[in-house]
Amino acid sequence: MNYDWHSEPWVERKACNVRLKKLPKCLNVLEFWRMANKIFRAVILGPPGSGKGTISARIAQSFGLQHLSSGDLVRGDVAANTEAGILAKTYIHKNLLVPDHVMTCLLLPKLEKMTKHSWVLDGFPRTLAQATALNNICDLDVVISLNVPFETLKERLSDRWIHPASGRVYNSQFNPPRVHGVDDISREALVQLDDDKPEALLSRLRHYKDIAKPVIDLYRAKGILHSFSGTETDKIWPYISSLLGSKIPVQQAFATPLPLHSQDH
Ligand SMILES: Nc1nc2c(ncn2[C@@H]2O[C@H](COP(=O)(O)OP(=O)(O)O)[C@@H](O)[C@H]2O)c(=O)[nH]1
Ligand SMILES: Nc1ncnc2c1ncn2[C@@H]1O[C@H](COP(=O)(O)OP(=O)(O)O)[C@@H](O)[C@H]1O
Repeated sequence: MNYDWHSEPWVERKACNVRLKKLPKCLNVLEFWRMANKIFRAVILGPPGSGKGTISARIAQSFGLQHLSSGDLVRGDVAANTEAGILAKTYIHKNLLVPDHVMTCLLLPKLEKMTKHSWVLDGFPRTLAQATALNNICDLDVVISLNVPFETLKERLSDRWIHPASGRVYNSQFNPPRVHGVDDISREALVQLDDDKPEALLSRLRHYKDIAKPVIDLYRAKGILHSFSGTETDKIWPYISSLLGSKIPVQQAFATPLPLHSQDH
């Protein structure tokens, strides 16, 4: 806060030194209180396999934010046979993005119900139309964009295993399950998504580049975009953690830090 106390008529020049020494403390307390109660909203952007889910899970655990994954939410609606889920299913099965109007119908009502929660949203928005729709219902504090080389994405996704019911994600190098092919917690079988198979991957990555650019440009113009590049999540994570720590220090103080290479549940 850059309030000019000198301009206040009740602040005499002489008394000013004394008052100015006290006021910043009082303002710090107010600022602390404001931040403690602030609802924080982050979006994480990046191509498939860039680590959005992995990093969002770390953000959720370290900063107490709710992790919302558009992929998990769509799969949930597909499994529950909702109207939007039935529409979405045909596109997912063809390795296509779900149309904007279906996606916004499915997701925005869920976000609108979360007025009292801080969240990190992973996988949405992917298009400019989705970003505009999101903008109409809330203000974002931070947008994180992940840049990971194509070869790395290919390697990671060919080895991504998912527990569909919970959205937990494994990789046999990076964070393997305790028992091969089995979810650590539920003991149910892990699956590989059709989306991650090499034949689907190349077209998904090409498509991502085309549609992501205007979304990234929009958030850059708003001054809330933070980009991180690298081939290893563990090396990118400290920078993201430090960025968020400077913006949500209170939640961080109460959270348990996640050890490197631990399972991102
Ligand atoms: N080898 C390796 N795998 C990683 C790393 N970070 C994430 N992964 C794995 O890569 C795959 C894609 O990550 P995910 O978070 O699902 O990416 P998303 O598609 O952007 O949400 C998963 O199997 C992760 O376990 C990393 O630094 N190294
Ligand atoms: N924001 C979105 N817009 C359109 N389709 C989406 C969106 N989010 C998820 N989907 C659909 O759900 C599928 C799975 O999404 P997700 O689990 O986020 O996969 P990935 O991050 O590997 O692309 C996508 O391939 C797409 O069909």
